[in-house]
Amino acid sequence: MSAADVAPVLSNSPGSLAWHVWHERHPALIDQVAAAHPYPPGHLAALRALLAETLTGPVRPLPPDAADRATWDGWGADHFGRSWLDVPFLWAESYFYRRFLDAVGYFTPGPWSGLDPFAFLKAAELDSADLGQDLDALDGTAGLTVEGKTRVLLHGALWGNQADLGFRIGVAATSGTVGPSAHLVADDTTAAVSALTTGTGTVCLVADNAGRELLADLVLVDHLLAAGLAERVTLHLKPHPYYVSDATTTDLVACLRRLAAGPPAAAGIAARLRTAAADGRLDVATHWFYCAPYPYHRMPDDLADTYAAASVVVLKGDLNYRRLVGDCRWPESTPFADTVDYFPAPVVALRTLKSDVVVGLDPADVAALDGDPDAARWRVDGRYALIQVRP
Ligand SMILES: O=P(O)(O)OC[C@H]1O[C@](O)(CO)[C@@H](O)[C@@H]1O
Repeated sequence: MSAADVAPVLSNSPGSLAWHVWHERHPALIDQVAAAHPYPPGHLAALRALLAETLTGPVRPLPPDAADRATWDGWGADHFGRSWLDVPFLWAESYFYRRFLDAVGYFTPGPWSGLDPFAFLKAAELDSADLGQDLDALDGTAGLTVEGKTRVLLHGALWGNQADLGFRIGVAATSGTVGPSAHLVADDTTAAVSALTTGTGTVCLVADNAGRELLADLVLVDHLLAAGLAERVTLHLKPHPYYVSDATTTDLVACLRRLAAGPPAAAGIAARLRTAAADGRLDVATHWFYCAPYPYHRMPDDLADTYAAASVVVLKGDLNYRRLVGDCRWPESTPFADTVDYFPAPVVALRTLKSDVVVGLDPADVAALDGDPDAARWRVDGRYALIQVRP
């Protein structure tokens, strides 16, 4: 069975996560972004019109003068004119963010050009008071073996994915805290550590969110380089703001500044990463496909070639997972390897669960979670996570 044989996730089922995203999360997001900027009436009206369109209107194309109008005309040919809730959720949410940037003049020459509408949320996270304590904890990894440290920092990068600003908008805080040893519904840690410690070639890390998650990713990247576990790391970032908190190059710079501000272990990481960037061992990359509305099955040849040249590709986060396996109603017991057989390199998926798509689970575990009143929203509330590897 391939992703093409399985029904895609749509948004038209009241009570579903996708329904919640359109009816709760996006209205709250638009209110927050509007309140945080001195936008002119036209921007505010465009945001309100976008929201109304997504809830009650048909999907409309980009304005005629948009530079990527022709591209989206092709990508949207099957969807324009239909309800946003009836077209694939993956396509619709991606297009929503493209339209959001249009509404606030991100791509339009003028005073708002290039201003990330979500920057204030990302900055608040980097400024949060408890971040210093998290960075202090880096001292605790100093005495670990290389393998032990790889394990700890891999889990740090995994749970860093819980810190997703878009995910938190319009949702009551999730109850309780989680730790790396709890709530892993699939745990290929050993295979992931082994894939990351070959010591040769390029590790390709496809980042997800800015802020805490990217900080944790950078700590892992530094370790891979400093311990000689990778010759080179390529950090793949989004070409422009997306899904609220997705990391761009601007966010990378902000994270490096935050690390450099200390404590000392963090400042050391920032200094080593700058050196690695300067001598080419840390490379920053992006690709238009990262903001395209499709699963990785449709990745262009040049991106596939980039992945194929890597010793391993680490894909971070929920959206990358949906794109990797296909955003469709897979039976949970579908083997992970079967869903990624097309992927051109060894792949490690690190993801906290924030949407309904999941594969590679033991049916007994699924039944236990479904029957556990404390885990009522285990598929979507970000308290559970998985590490899955296809060597
Ligand atoms: O930042 P992440 O981990 O990719 O999560 C974003 C996820 O949030 C959602 O917007 C809904 O939870 C999904 O559409 C998306 O998969």
